[in-house]
Amino acid sequence: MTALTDRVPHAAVPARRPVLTVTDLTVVYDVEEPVTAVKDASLQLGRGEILGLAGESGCGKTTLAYAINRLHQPPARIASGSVVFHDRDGGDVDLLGLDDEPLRRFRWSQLSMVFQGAMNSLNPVRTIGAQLDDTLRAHARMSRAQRRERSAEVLTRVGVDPGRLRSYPHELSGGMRQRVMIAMAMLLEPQIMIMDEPTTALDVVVQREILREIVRLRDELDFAVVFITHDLPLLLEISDRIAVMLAGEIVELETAAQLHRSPAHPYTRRLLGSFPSLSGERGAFIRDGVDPEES
Ligand SMILES: Nc1ncnc2c1ncn2[C@@H]1O[C@H](COP(=O)(O)OP(=O)(O)OP(=O)(O)O)[C@@H](O)[C@H]1O
Repeated sequence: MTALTDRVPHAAVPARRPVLTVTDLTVVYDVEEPVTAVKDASLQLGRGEILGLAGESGCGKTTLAYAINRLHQPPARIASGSVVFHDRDGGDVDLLGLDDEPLRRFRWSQLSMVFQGAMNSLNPVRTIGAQLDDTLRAHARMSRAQRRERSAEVLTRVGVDPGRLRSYPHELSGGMRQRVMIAMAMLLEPQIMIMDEPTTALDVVVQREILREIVRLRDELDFAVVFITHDLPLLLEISDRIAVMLAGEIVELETAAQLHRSPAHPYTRRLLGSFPSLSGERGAFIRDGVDPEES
């Protein structure tokens, strides 16, 4: 038994082999009155698992996600803790100890991120194809033909016509651009994708379509996802387990079904109660591929 399993309820440990272990991670913003945005956060992410991270605005979700991938910027500082990646080949990588170059290689290829509003980070003067190609050239040894083929393949996977490789970002809708960002995150077949409110800026129908796509791709390709949002009903639909954050701490980590059925922490109960849709009978889950509106 690891120290983690001794201290937390049993669903804190994924049902499958772990791909990432975060232990007692504390992140502080060193401003005049320092803010401890993440306090002793511990979680394990299973291979191919969708782990939801819920909590109200300001509870530290984004800070935690950035720190895991060391994308945090000053004044944020990791005060203590560890983040270990368990490679599919069996080796462990201490992410907080990696030098810049191995860290750069690690990002995208093993762990990629999709941010809220990521669609606006596409370069407006370069085609989608050129931007996918840049990432492949920087990280993978492939011929030009192989790169083109891979770019077309990932676009197809996220439901965008590969003919769009020749398009500029402004020629695509918001939903399509966000899909392109998800394609970009999948390009190098990472073992983990962290998605921070990836669909919040989109309308509900497009959001639902993209989420269904993410769940389907996960089923097909078996990458693990940390999915961050304040939208608990949505997390209940797509997640295997859910971690609930309150004021920088993970106060509950349970399977989605268990958390919905009998939330243990008072804050989780309050959070569930604040979504009227959760008090009635839930519609069919996204993962079943059934649209509640149609059923
Ligand atoms: N640059 C900063 N300087 C000081 N404090 C910060 C900074 N960025 C974030 N914080 C504080 O850290 C805490 C956690 O913020 P964070 O953005 O991680 O929360 P969040 O749960 O992701 O919120 P949201 O859902 O609104 O994105 C908040 O109290 C916030 O005020």
